[in-house]
Order: sequence, then C-alpha cells, then structure tokens
Amino acid sequence: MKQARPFGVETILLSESYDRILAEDIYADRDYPPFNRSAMDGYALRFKDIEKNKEFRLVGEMLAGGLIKSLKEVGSCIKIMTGAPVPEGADLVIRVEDSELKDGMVKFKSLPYRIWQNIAIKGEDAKSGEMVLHQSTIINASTSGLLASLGRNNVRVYSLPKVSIISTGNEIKAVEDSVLPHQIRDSNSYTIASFFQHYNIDIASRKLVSDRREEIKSAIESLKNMDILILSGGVSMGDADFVPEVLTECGVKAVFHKVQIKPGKPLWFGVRDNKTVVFALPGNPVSCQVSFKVFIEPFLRACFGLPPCQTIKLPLTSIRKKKSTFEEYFPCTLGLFGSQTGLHQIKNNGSGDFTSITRSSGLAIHPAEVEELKEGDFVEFIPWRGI
Ligand SMILES: Nc1nc2c(c(=O)[nH]1)N[C@H]1C(S)=C(S)[C@@H](COP(=O)(O)OP(=O)(O)OC[C@H]3O[C@@H](n4cnc5c(N)ncnc54)[C@H](O)[C@@H]3O)O[C@H]1N2
Ligand code: MOO
Repeated sequence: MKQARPFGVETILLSESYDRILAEDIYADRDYPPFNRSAMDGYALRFKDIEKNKEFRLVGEMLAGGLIKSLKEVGSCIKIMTGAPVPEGADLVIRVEDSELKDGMVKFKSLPYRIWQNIAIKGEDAKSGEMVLHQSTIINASTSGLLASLGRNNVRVYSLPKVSIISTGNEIKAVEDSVLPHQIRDSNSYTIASFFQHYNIDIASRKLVSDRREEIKSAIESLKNMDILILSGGVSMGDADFVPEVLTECGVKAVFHKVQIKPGKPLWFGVRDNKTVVFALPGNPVSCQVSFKVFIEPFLRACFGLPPCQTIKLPLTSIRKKKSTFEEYFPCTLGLFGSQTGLHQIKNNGSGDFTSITRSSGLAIHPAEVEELKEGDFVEFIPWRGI
C-alpha cells in the first residue's frame, strides 16, 4: 500500500461525474432548507393563536417559489402549499384535510397540534458553511442530487488511472479467434477490465502475447506511460513462466512475489520509476479474480482515498475442510440459512474452473489457522461488487 497515491485531480461537469470520486470536501453554500419550508398543503398560522381562536381569517396564499410574506394579524392564517416559504410570524402548518373553509374563515379540527408542526426549519438539514460531503466520497445518485442543490455544476474529482492488460501464454487466443483443442481463449483480460469498470476505468489497451521473452518484453516496453499494468499468466514455476524475470529486466522493481493465500499464491507485484505499478497475476481464471479482489481493488481504493471494501460476517451453510496451509478464498452464494442469510459454497474443481464461479455472489475467507469450518460458523465474506 506504500505505493498507493492519487492519479491526479481534475475538474469535470457534474453531469459527467456519476461514480467518480470527489477530490475536495464540499460545504453548504447556504442554509438547507434555505427558508422555513412548509411540508404540507394547508394553512400557516401562529401556534399560540390555536388555543384561543375557533376560526381564522384567511388573509393570503403562498405558493412554492413565492416571495416570503409575513403574518401580522392575530387570529389570521395564510393558505400555503408544500415547498412554499412559511410566512414570517407563522410557526405551525395545519393540513388542508384537517380544516374547513367557509366565507373566508377557516376552522381547524380540534387535534393536539405542536409548534413547528409540518414545517422544515431553515438550516435544520445543513447550516451554511457546514461540510456536507467528504473528499473521497463516491458520487452516486444521492450525492449527485446534493451537489446539484448546492449549485456545483463543476466538481473536482480524482483522475482515473491509465490501465493496460497483457495476457501471456502460447495457448491464449483472442475471443474472436477460432481455437484448436489445445488452445484457450483469453478470458482474464475481460474479467479484469470488468472489475476496473466498477470504478469507471476503461482499459487503455489489451495485448495478447506468447510466452516468448522478447514478445513479453516489447509489450511491457510499449506500455511505459501506464499508471497500472496488469499481466496474466507465466508467474509460476513452469519452464515458460518468464514474466517475473522479464519484468525485472524491464526495470520493474519487485516488491513481492508469492503471497500466503489460495488461490492466487504466485501473484507478483512491482513498481517502475515510481510511476507504473505492475500486478502480474496467476493465469488461472479464479486466481485472477481473487487477486483482483484481495490485492488490486484495495490498492485502487487506497489511491482514491477510499477504505477497503466492507466485508460481511455470515454463517456457512455447510462444513469446509481446508486444502492447504494458506488462507483460502472460496466462492459462495447468499441464501437462507434457517431464518438468517447464510453462505452456500459453490463446488468447483480448482482455480481453473470458469463456470461455477459465475453463480457466486462473492468470496468467503477460510482463515489459515482453522482446519475445518463447521456449519453455522461465521466467516468474512467479500461481495464481488464491493460497498
Ligand atoms: N510446480 C508448481 N506448479 C504450479 C504452482 C506451484 O507452486 N508449483 N502453482 C500453481 C498455481 S497455484 C497457479 S495459480 C498456477 C499459475 O500459473 P501461471 O501464472 O504461471 O499461469 P499459466 O501457467 O500461464 O496459466 C495457468 C492456467 O491459466 C490459463 N490462462 C492463462 N492465461 C489465461 C487467460 N488470459 N485467460 C484464460 N485462461 C488463462 C492457462 O491456460 C492455464 O491453464 O500455476 C500452478 N502451477
Ligand atoms: O494460487 Mo493457484 O491460484 O491456487 O490456483
């Protein structure tokens, strides 16, 4: 995480900012609501008059958007619509359905009225100058609406990183290619690109290369201006697993190689010229997905000042025996466990399987020190689409 830093800051139109991440704190430009606002269609009056008066003289009408009036006469009321400014002097709005209007006089049902009833008081939502959104807030539907209310047609957001993906492997073909029995279509670059799209990040380029050192090298060299470079395949112990060596030859300084988790163990991470961070992922599709959720996503979020995705503790609906000495991540789907939501394990034969993982809602964690998880044991769960 030491390598995590923002990719710059830019000012963009609010209309184009959905799902981007704020790079500034946002303050209220005025009180919200900016005036005492009626929450109902009805009559505005003085609370202290309601005890003494049986009937109120109707002296005017307030529509939303009308200039603020004042209520001067004792025992009078002003008809008011939802959203309209409550006249100065009034501190109670009684709903139209609790009233009766006859010959310019209004009678109200005898109910237990409260002072300020049906009125949103000036500044009760936010005071002028108060911080209403923190830097590193994701601009979603409600924050977008708030920014519009504050008159923020332009917002400062974190710039998005330039990301490229290189898929390595003699057997790897493009999705549009026909394949021979020994060949495999590249799926990892699509998986990784989709994950990045959760953060509005489009992939700058996607390359397929064989296991030949020179080919891997020239692909890496051609992507020097990237902020993030992702490679898949060729990081393990095989005779054609040259990726770590070639990355080092290209001047990418290794930070670590191999992690204490399964799947995803052979992951390699390095940095070039203090600019490009490089994740070289294991080729197996499930390992690749786990690597994104466990390493790339937390890194990306830290760059934007976001906390790691929230994990949820949920009970397992069946036992699970550990297969290694490492912490294990296993795909699960959410389902009912008695009357409570629980995690159903998805059967898969290993990290090379594609189809079963598509039925999962996320990954559950089997701690390294626990040999067997029992039915009903609570485990950490990371949903595929983080919160
Ligand atoms: N002797 C050892 N062998 C292996 C070890 C080990 O510790 N000792 N680790 C295993 C583990 S764990 C993993 S994970 C894999 C990772 O190997 P690589 O990163 O070198 O990946 P490849 O060998 O290139 O490919 C593995 C697998 O994934 C398929 N693949 C590769 N790229 C793609 C892609 N873009 N789209 C779809 N599928 C892809 C590839 O065809 C292979 O089937 O190593 C174990 N071996
Ligand atoms: O780490 Mo490998 O990713 O177990 O299949």
